[in-house]
Amino acid sequence: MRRQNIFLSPKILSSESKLASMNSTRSRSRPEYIPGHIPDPSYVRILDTTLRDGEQAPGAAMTAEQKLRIARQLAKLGVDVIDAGFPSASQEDFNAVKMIAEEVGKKFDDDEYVPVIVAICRCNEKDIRTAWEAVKEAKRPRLMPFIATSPIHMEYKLRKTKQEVLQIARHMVAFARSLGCRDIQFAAEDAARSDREFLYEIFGDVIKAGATTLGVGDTVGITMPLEFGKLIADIKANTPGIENAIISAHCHNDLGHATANTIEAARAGARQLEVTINGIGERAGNAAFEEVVMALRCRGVHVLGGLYTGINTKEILKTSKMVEEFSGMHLQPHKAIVGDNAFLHESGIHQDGLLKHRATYEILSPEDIGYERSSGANMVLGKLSGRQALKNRLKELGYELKEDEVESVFRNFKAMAEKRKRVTDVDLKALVSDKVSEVEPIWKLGWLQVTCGTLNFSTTSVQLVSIDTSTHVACSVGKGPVDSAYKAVDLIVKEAVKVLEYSLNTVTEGTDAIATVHVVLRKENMNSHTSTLLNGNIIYPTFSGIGKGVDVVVSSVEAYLTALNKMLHFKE
Ligand SMILES: CC(=O)SCCNC(=O)CCNC(=O)[C@H](O)C(C)(C)COP(=O)(O)OP(=O)(O)OC[C@H]1O[C@@H](n2cnc3c(N)ncnc32)[C@H](O)[C@@H]1OP(=O)(O)O
Ligand SMILES: CC(C)C(=O)C(=O)O
Repeated sequence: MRRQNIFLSPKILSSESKLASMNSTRSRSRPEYIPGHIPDPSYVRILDTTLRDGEQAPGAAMTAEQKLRIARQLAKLGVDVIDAGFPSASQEDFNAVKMIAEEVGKKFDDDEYVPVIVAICRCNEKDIRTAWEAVKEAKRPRLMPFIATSPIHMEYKLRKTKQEVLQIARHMVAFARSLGCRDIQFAAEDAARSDREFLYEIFGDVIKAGATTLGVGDTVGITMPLEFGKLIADIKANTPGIENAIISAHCHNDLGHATANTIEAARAGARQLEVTINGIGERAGNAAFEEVVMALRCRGVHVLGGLYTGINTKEILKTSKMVEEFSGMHLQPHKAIVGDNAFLHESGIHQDGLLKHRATYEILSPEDIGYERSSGANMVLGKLSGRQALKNRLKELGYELKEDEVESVFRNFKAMAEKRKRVTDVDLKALVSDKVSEVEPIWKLGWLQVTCGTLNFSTTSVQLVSIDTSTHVACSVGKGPVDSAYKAVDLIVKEAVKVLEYSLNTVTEGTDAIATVHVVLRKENMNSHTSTLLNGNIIYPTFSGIGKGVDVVVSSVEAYLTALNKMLHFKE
């Protein structure tokens, strides 16, 4: 089956632009794959190294099967080059690269698009042979012999002179070529700290020996964006034979510049960018795939002179989740593009702006990376939210409230949000149905005594004080302290209720932390005429209560009594 290679052009952003115009797309075909040349000068190849440098993140080791699954997904993303691994590292790594080369690298679901599969190797014959054995069955196999070129690496790590390194590089590229490999990426490790003239010389020599791509590594993530861009521009201007090779940028994130350096490299002439999904990689990681690709898409036309990639961005989220799961490298919620909070808005002023026009606070839409969104903006209700967002959510839930009702719900919402991190839809429904917000309690807690332990049951004795000041005592057994306490209360109050939600959060630290308990309940056997029909579903009034204190059982009973009192005041 032939897959149409339609690629989204970069989006134009300006202060007046609307999100809709940002989403406008222009179709472009992926240029034909020629190892040392890209027919369209604006096209930027993406080399994904999640399976190699990404796996170098401490603790991120993946099985061969997991790597194969990720490689399949990388092909769906439309990655140009997959750095599949280091075949000499172990038999498992060899097998993984071979499987990827023979499946993902042979044929995808398209006659034309097949990702290049690359295997990395040190500059010695054994590594190169092993790497070639692993990738040679791919339709587009590539070898990546690398060697460090900086004075510090050559002197202390390799214990070799410049001349020796130069000679090794030249010979090893020629050796790779002699095996039949026509696509060779020579990588200069620690290029960023290397002597410029030496880099021009070694790159010029390996091009002569058959290299088609030159890897420029900011291996220790030390450069500033402008510095790295200048390095790329200098290599482009001074390397003999550079017109026969593509410059590739490989940036680490030690100073948090990896994405910026990579983009700057593209601006300066690099036409292959090396990235990892979620930015995982050795130490502080690598330039993040999703950041680089979305930055090019978002700003490529406007700031970068029309640069574009062949990435199907709608597959980004899925790939990110897969890599997070398989590598065990969990994302911080505020991670750019793929973090859980990347498209969420909590504060009232932002939410109001979004409701009026999404582009006020969204430079990308979540759908661009593969989210499905049914309506409006992604908003979280919390203590910083305002009336507009609250009204909007209530409306989405089917409630049309009058202004004074909104005010009352808003007051209670703020009070609840102060104590809880998030206010959920169930909370909102409870707030709306709490027709009685500040009621005189019909039942108050007198005292409470609980025993619990390892015998699988707990007992509670409770005294409640009625509105008429009479006192009532009951005892009950339950599965745990809260269960026995609620059962004891039920014996006195004598109302059939159903607890819909019980949650307990601590707001301070330590074993004597203040706990906040939130309970939502409804009356059992309620007449259906007291219910509301919402979108065809019967919604019964629900009642909520909050209890707060160092004793979780006492807090639980207080929350329960508050909800019960509201329910008892509610006239059916
Ligand atoms: C910048 C990067 O990210 S490069 C990729 C880094 N990734 C990895 O290292 C992961 C895979 N590595 C491994 O599994 C192991 O290191 C192996 C199997 C490759 C090698 O293991 P060993 O043979 O035990 O060597 P060890 O790792 O201890 O030391 C590396 C050797 O390679 C040499 N070496 C390092 N880089 C190169 C190079 N590019 N070309 C040739 N030799 C090199 C070192 O000088 C050292 O040689 P020495 O033992 O003669 O001093
Ligand atoms: C060897 C190259 C590609 C590398 O991983 C680096 O420089 O960090």
